[in-house]
Amino acid sequence: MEYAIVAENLVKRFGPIVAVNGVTFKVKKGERFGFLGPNGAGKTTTVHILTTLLKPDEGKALVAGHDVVKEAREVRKKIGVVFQDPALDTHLTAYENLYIHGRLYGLRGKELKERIEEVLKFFDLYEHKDRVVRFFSGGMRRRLEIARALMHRPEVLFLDEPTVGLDPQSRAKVWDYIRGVNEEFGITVFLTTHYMDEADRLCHRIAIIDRGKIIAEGSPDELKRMIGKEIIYVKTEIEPKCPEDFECEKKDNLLIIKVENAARALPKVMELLTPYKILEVNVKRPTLDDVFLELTGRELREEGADTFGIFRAAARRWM
Ligand SMILES: Nc1ncnc2c1ncn2[C@@H]1O[C@H](COP(=O)(O)OP(=O)(O)OP(=O)(O)O)[C@@H](O)[C@H]1O
Repeated sequence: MEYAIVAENLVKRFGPIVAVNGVTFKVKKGERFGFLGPNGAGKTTTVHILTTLLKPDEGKALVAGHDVVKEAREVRKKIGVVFQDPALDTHLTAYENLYIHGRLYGLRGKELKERIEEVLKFFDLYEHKDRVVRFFSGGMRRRLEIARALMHRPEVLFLDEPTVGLDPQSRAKVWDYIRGVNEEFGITVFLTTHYMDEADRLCHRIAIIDRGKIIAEGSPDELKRMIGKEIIYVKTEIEPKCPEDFECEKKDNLLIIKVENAARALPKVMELLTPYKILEVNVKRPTLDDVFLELTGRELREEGADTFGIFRAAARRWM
């Protein structure tokens, strides 16, 4: 089997709200695939369908080769899931949390002990194994949750907003572990995020989802190339002429030059501007934010995306 996930025309309604509206995509085995979109776009609902927690109203999905509705039990055996809301028992130690999860999946004895040690070591939590989770930082809890989801050696790992509420350093660390899980164990990773930098740095391929529909799909580079050009800004001392043969706009002493490849175009641009004293040069490459803006007319981060993150982080500190 070539694909870890196949989703065909998934639809999910909640009363009048169409949370997922005809979603179709495929995730190859061994891929890190990201669902990028603002809050309320339908990401969590899609994860819930793929992880057998919700039945779609229409459409079909296969995960690890099994139908999520007709073969839900088989699917559950082959997936690991980390949901948005923390699900650790904070009164128990890291070891105890893993132990209970392992037992629920039918592991016991030597095998259970070995698996616990393996994931604790992989996530650098071994020396904290006997500490009560209540005293763990947000980043350590996330790592433990991912570790727990891997106890039964799933083929596909689902992560719903894996770094929401974490500080930048902990986020980068969690990304490293996610990469490691994917590269060292060959586990397919499906993650949702509203952070474009997370999708950009972590995912081989991304589907951008908005209002229940996928509006673009591809590698981060492909998506950025879709909206085209890179921009060179040149500020000169006196008002310059636009260099010939370039797509160029002028705002007083600032030239805004659109090119396919800024690195290659720069020498020529500089040569054509030799009569002028250059004060500043800047290059802007499109980001996934620009892609979202181009496709929807709205900014990805506009919709209070981080407000919930702050609430969640606060909630976590109180636990
Ligand atoms: N159980 C439910 N009942 C009613 N409406 C729901 C339910 N679950 C989700 N929705 C609605 O469906 C839409 C999609 O929600 P979903 O949680 O899938 O989005 P999301 O992209 O994951 O955003 P978030 O990151 O905030 O969870 C939203 O309008 C949401 O309010």
